[in-house]
Formats: sequence, C-alpha cells, structure tokens
Amino acid sequence: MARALRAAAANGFFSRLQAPIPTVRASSTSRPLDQMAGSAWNRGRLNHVAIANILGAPVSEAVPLPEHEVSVVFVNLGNTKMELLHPLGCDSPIAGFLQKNKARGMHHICIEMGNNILMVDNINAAVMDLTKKIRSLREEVKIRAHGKPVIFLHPKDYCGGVLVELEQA
Ligand SMILES: C[C@@H](C(=O)O)C(=O)SCCNC(=O)CCNC(=O)[C@H](O)C(C)(C)COP(=O)(O)OP(=O)(O)OC[C@H]1O[C@@H](n2cnc3c(N)ncnc32)[C@H](O)[C@@H]1OP(=O)(O)O
Repeated sequence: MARALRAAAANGFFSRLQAPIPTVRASSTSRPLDQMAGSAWNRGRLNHVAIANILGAPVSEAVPLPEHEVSVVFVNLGNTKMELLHPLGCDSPIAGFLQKNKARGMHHICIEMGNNILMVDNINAAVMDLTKKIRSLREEVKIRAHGKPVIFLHPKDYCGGVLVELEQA
C-alpha cells in the first residue's frame, strides 16, 4: 500500500503523467488508449475516462452520487468505460469546471490501484503517505458508485494538469 505508492513515485509514475497526454475524443477509436497515452497506463489499469460527450455504446441509467455532488452515466466500452458527469447542486466540483470550460471535454482519468507496482490494499492508509508528496483533494477517502474507495490527486501536482482519480481495485 503506502510502500507501493512510494515505489511508484520512485519509478517516476507520477512524473510520467506530466508528459503530454493526447486529448481523448469520442471519435478516436482506431488506437487503444494504452498506446495513445504511453507507459503511464501500464502501471495501473485504466478504469475509466470521464468525458463530456457520448458514443453509440451501451449507456447506463443516470446514478445520483450526492457524496460526490455529481450524477454519473456510464458508457460501456468493453475493456474500460466512459463516465459522463452532470453537476448535482451548485457547489458541485463539476459546476466550476463546466463554467470554466465552455467546450466541455475530459474532466479526469481514473486508475485502478490493484496490479503491478500500484498494488494497494488499503487506500486509506496509502493516501496518508502519498499526500506528503502530492496534494490529495480530500482528507478522507470516498466511496464511488461501485462501492470502491477513491481519492483524487490535484491536477497541478505531478499529474501534468490532469485530474487523476485513484481507485482501490
Ligand atoms: C463519482 C466520481 C468517480 O468518478 O468516481 C466522480 O467522478 S466525482 C467528480 C467530481 N469530483 C471531483 O472532481 C473531485 C475532485 N475535484 C476537485 O476537488 C476540484 O474540482 C479541483 C480539481 C480541486 C478544482 O477545484 P476548484 O474548481 O475549486 O478550483 P479551481 O477552479 O481554481 O481549479 C484549480 C486549478 O485546477 C484546474 N482544474 C480544475 N479542475 C480541473 C480538471 N478537472 N482537470 C484539470 N485541471 C483542472 C483549474 O483550471 C485551475 O487551474 P489554474 O490555477 O491554472 O487556473
């Protein structure tokens, strides 16, 4: 857990996220995401891409998540999923994002901490160590739609301007 995250930092996982990450567009279906984004994805399975657009793929019902102040809809892409976000209430983190980004677009990526060097069995303990180096956006871990604990890392800290969500797989 905490040791694995230290190893990830030592191996340059978070600095690799600083490399330019190509914009993911709904129409870009010819190359898999792991090839597009390089080795960062090999460190933890890409759980989902949250993007404000839609494809002709199976779409879930909207699920309100008051704890996260968003409603989510999942677009099932087979080996990963797209998460469409809608603000729940005017204090939602998404509200500010939409206000600032009139073209909408990618909000965050979510990486599962469950294989390779990012093995984490207690994200609650791991985050205590991780946040010495990278700002976590919440002190406490929150539970996501599928019951898994998640934390967000600040886009300005080692994440190349990308909001990164870590999920305990
Ligand atoms: C259900 C769950 C799930 O998937 O599991 C969810 O989706 S929950 C999804 C909703 N929940 C979250 O997003 C939780 C984490 N997000 C947050 O805590 C917040 O949105 C922050 C990322 C801290 C931004 O906070 P806030 O909007 O108050 O501050 P701000 O607008 O001044 O932003 C600070 C700087 O970060 C940048 N910034 C803000 N949101 C960003 C984003 N999504 N991606 C990349 N950069 C972003 C701003 O442009 C700004 O840069 P400059 O300083 O250069 O102007």
